[in-house]
Amino acid sequence: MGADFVVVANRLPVNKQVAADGTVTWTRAPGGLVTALAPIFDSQPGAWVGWTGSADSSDDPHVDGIDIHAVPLSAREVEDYYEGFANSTLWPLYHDVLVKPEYRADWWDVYVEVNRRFAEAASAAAAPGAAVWVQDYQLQLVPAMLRELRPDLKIGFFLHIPFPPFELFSQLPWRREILEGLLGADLIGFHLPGGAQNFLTLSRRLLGAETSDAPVGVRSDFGTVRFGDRTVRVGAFPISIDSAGVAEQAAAAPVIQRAEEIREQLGNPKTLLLGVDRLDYTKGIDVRIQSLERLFADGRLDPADTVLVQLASPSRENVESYAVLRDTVERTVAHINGTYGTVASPPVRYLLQPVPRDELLAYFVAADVALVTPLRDGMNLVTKEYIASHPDLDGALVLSEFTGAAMELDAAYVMNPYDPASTDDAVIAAVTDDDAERRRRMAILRDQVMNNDVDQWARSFLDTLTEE
Ligand SMILES: Nc1ncnc2c1ncn2[C@@H]1O[C@H](COP(=O)(O)OP(=O)(O)O)[C@@H](O)[C@H]1O
Ligand SMILES: O=P(O)(O)OC[C@H]1O[C@H](O[C@H]2O[C@H](CO)[C@@H](O)[C@H](O)[C@H]2O)[C@H](O)[C@@H](O)[C@@H]1O
Repeated sequence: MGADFVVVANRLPVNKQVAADGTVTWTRAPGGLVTALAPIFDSQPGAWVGWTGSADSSDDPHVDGIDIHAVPLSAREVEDYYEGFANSTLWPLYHDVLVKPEYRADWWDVYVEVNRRFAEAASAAAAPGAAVWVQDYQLQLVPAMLRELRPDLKIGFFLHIPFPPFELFSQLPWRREILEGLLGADLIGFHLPGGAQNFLTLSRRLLGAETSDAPVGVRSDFGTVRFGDRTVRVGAFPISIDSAGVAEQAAAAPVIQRAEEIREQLGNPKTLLLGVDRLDYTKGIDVRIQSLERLFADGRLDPADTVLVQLASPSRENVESYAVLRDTVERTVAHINGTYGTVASPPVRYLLQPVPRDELLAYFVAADVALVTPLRDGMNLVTKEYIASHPDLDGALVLSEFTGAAMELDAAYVMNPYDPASTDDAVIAAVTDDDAERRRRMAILRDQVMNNDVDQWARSFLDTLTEE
């Protein structure tokens, strides 16, 4: 039989709980893609193909409303496909080679093998004529592999990270294979028109395909690539959050109360700065901490009445560049606290752990300024979560121009993370501008985030995929 709608993603949207007596229960993971797609799963039988996140696991998760198809990965496959080709080759290459990508044929071979396993699982899960939506850089070969198995399907692909220009992408020894893999889709989505434009240029220059010339718009003016006897559409669909849901959760009395408590626990500082990220070298955590240090040293901020809370969640810990970043961040935090703090009040509070959702929202509510300073980021949802958490228009956002979010959110205090003066000036303006200016900016940001939510993202992509 199979499902009429199938999502294929590296990770399954499930959480595992093991009770004291060993009983295992599975729940839908909150947030992200699964929230975006909930209305679609509620309206038709849907399946999700993905990995549980554990190596060598025979877990077979079940949750309400989604037919889960677990794709097993061995420990060696996790090393070569996930930590290797996905996160030590593609991730740094697609993020401006911030770290040198490693090109290893043995990793590539495993990437091909694992992509084939995902394609086979998707083929088994899909009903005749189903819409299948493949997600992200871990699975770029799946569209073509799946088309070969199931030419009856409508296949969409969405890339959640930046898509690099010709000059960078061409480094990849398997550049043609990746492009051909993606071109198995009927519709290929990027966050930004620039990513779509890069894809068109690459298809033309590396594959000799005929491509459209007109500029790609946001959710409109799609580009085309003529490939074999098919025409593939290429578009820009900036992802968002469940804006109303986040706003409602952030306005709940216990969250507001907890926000007040957090400020009190921090000694009621005049200015509370906040950073929230996976511990990833793309996120510019070091950029903001080094800026804070300069601002203290130059006397532009007073360490006695300024606190930075940096919430970091551990990520890809077996990859060397992530361990190096962790060392740098932790050394800099210790240096600032040692130099500018007192025993009672260190100016930087750093947590390396995922924080429960309500607690995270309380931090968003409590913060005077959010610091979002990536060197490169596909979108950055933290930005949108912070904005949705400030219905009273208090708060200010410092935002790197190298995030996808900056395209839509240019009313933020936009900065260039490669330019220390630009970074420092943006932080100071966000902290010291008068209320009227901060509110003026926040009103524009809120309009954008509240009117463009993740439901619109999913529907605009799927409507484009399934329209005749
Ligand atoms: N320390 C943390 N605790 C809890 N959630 C976190 C933490 N750090 C990040 N998150 C959440 O993870 C998501 C990160 O999404 P995004 O900013 O788009 O970056 P990425 O997907 O690259 O990690 C957001 O929903 C954010 O709230
Ligand atoms: O699965 P992990 O290796 O633990 O990594 C987490 C996710 O990180 C990346 O997120 C991206 O998607 C966000 C939503 O579109 C976007 O805002 C952000 O800029 C991207 O970095 C990755 O693309 C996902 O596949 C990972 O699951």
